[in-house]
Amino acid sequence: MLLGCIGDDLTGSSDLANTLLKGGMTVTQYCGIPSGPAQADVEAGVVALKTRSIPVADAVRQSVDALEWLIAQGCRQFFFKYCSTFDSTPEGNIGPVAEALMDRLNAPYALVCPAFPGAGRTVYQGHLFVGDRLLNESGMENHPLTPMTDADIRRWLTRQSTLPVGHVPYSDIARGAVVAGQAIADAVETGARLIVLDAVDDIDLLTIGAAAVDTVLVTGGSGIALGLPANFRSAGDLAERGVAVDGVSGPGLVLAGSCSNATRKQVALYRESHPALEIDPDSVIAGTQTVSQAMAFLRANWDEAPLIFSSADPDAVRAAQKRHGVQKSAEAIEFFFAELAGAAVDAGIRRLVSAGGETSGAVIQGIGCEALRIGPEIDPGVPALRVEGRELAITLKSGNFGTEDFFEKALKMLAGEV
Ligand SMILES: Nc1ncnc2c1ncn2[C@@H]1O[C@H](COP(=O)(O)OP(=O)(O)OP(=O)(O)O)[C@@H](O)[C@H]1O
Ligand SMILES: O=C(O)[C@@H](O)C(=O)CO
Repeated sequence: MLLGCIGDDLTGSSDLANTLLKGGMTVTQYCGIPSGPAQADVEAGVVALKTRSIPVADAVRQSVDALEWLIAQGCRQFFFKYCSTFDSTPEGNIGPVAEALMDRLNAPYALVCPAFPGAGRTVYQGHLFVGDRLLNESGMENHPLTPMTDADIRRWLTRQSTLPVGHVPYSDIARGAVVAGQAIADAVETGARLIVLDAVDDIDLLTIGAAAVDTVLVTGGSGIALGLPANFRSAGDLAERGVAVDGVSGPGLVLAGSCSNATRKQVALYRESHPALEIDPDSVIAGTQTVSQAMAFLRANWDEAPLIFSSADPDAVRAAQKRHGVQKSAEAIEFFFAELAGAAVDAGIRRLVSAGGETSGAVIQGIGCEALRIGPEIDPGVPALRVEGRELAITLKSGNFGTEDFFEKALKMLAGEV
């Protein structure tokens, strides 16, 4: 294994795996830290954790454990994947996890770049944009677990970390890998250890990738991984296998626990033409809406690829959180989706679409799965996936990714109908 990656959620990890596969690497996504060694042909291993919204100390411990496993696989470079909208709180977890990984790796510095221009996320003057809006005006300020109320990544990171934060502006990145590399070295020289990089286009990410050839720890969204496979290729280390993954036919199901803008639009469109069941946090917590009821709904609509969703608008989410607390409402819904996904797959669901990072973490826990093979890309950042060793195709969609007709399109691609 050449490149060892740690993802802080399941959807983000498949986003990264997708980028590395497109870059020509042989990639496997692991659901949690594997119990044994990786297969010998894996060039990039992505250990998908569910650490984005858990207490800092737990996130640090799990991430360092994942790093130990990746070191044992012989990786030469390491990647910490978080969200392209930098989802975190002022306490963490991005800064503390990056710090702990740097400590273990003895890394003098780490690069920090959430940009993913293909999905509209760019960094300019240290500020993160979603399309033409600053992050804190993009809808992300309403996120149920990690409301992003400041677009200045340098300031947000400084709140989370004890390490000095530096910045390499677009004017240096735009001048190519040599100048960008020198600007990174200059920032390190002046004492910076976490270095935020501007990037507004894929070409900037390729520049950064080239400049990062000897960087031990790269952190960011999947975008900053764009340029990394080329370094291994230039060194003659890639086998260039070109992996093919077959589709799976059989009953389909869509589970949506994301309350992000894009998912809510996808839910609204899909339910116009498919049976849909809404999961309500009050009823789940009160025990009046149960997984058995949801399974009865699924069985009644077995051949129509039904949708089961809790996606709600920000006012409804806030009201539920006020009544029950943020963690309790999130956990109740996640637990519900975990149990439901397990029961649905046991009952014979063969194509599963899951929307939302935390939700997908719960879904994966529910169906139980060690490793995923990466298939064709459905929409930017969202690949089709095959559960290793099973007749089950899934996709784990980040909350804000995908076109409005994503669910329909995904079910077709999971069946191999491209
Ligand atoms: N109706 C609801 N009320 C309150 N909380 C909800 C509701 N529906 C879902 N949630 C919780 O909101 C959180 C949504 O996070 P999730 O990561 O799944 O989506 P996302 O943040 O949009 O996706 P991503 O992390 O991929 O961008 C989950 O913890 C989920 O359980
Ligand atoms: O980077 C992104 O936006 C996604 O891969 C993600 O992590 C959302 O959960």
